[in-house]
Amino acid sequence: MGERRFEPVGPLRGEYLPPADKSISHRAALLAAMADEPVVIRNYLDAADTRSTLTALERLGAGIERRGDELVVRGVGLRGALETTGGLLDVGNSGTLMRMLPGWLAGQAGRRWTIDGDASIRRRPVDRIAEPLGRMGAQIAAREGRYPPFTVTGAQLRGIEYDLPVASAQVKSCVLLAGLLAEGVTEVSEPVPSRDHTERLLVRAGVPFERRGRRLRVCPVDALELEPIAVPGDPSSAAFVIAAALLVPGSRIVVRGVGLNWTRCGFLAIAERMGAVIVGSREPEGSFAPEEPVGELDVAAAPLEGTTVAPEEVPLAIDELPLVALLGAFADGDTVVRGAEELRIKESDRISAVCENLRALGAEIEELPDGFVVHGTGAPLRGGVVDARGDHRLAMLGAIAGLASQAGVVVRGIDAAAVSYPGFVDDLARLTAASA
Ligand SMILES: O=C(O)C1=C[C@@H](OP(=O)(O)O)[C@@H](O)[C@H](O)C1
Ligand SMILES: C=C(OP(=O)(O)O)C(=O)O
Repeated sequence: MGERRFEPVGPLRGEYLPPADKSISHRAALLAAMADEPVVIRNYLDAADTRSTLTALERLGAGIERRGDELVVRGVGLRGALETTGGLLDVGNSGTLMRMLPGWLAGQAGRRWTIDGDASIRRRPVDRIAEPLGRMGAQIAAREGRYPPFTVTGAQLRGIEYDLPVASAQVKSCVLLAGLLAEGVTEVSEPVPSRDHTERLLVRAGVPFERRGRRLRVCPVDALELEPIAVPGDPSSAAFVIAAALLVPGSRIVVRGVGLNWTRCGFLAIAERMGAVIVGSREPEGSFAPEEPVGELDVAAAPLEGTTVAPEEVPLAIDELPLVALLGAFADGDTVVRGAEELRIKESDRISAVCENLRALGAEIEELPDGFVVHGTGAPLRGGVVDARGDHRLAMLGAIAGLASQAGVVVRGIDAAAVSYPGFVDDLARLTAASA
């Protein structure tokens, strides 16, 4: 477990190109593996989670070839071509892979796989996918009825109408993928919108798909057809560097090639409400176009004020909520996040981990069952030690806290950043080098 110290620095300056989007990379590879013809993916994220996806797809018979910054995926087709029945599929640390892949496997009648992952994944529930997939006709048998390892036994599925009990893009995607192989129509309703990358890619793949408000409808198809997919920069990874630019006085960075899908822009809206000035046009709320919007953001440091995050903003900023707590600790006044109990079942319990770690750095923060309240003083945090608990987002949170702190932060377990953002430490070093 690597330990690294992040010292207070001078301003962040220059152009910044975030790493490729993790959510879109997983989906692009998965849908490509389900296609009959080879699919080219440009700018596929090279990180631990998205490598787990490629390894799992190779085990299922897909061919993966790297050509410079392109990946060519030779798929096995939607049904019947998965010859590796009985195999163990290792999802590593990736909740997205663990919950999306069974949507496909569930439709492979008479075949069975076991899915497992690392210690963190073994604490993350799969009953949320077992329930709808079971109703569609597949069998999911999980440890204690809820946790990995679990087996997926495929069947001839039937379409269902499913009201998602939580706003989860992973569960939504799983049911939609299963719908491609089901008899009849599959309908999924979400309580509030969550990231919609799967839906956009399904449209691009020629799937009969309809979206009416929060109700999504998919019909079965014989084959998926995909033109080359270009993966945009990841707004969630970029959010860490944007937070550093907002907190370190005098900073000004231009973020290029970043995904600006409105279902991923919640953090930007929350930060702006706190006083951040972020220039760059984003996709209007409610938009739905097959192509993922990509653009540029100009970010400068600013004094911040506390804010209250609305419940419907939570899924649109779910992986950035730890950063909202950090901004709140530097802001003037209270920052409140409620309705975010999902954070407790991420790579770590991100509510208690964020509260304990930020408190250790000098923040005044109260833990709530479904969120937190930060009492900001408008002054920088003192500093200290952050324990990443094997969670990439916590490792990066600690690093950003260190750059903006008075006395620096030691991050225990900084290596975890490689799950989504292997170049994180180097990018920070480059952006701060000009002022060092
Ligand atoms: O679909 C996705 O790519 C993701 C959905 C979110 O999880 P939930 O679906 O559990 O909310 C998010 O936290 C995760 O990092 C990626
Ligand atoms: C929760 C995350 O990912 P996953 O659910 O795929 O492990 C994340 O990237 O913050």
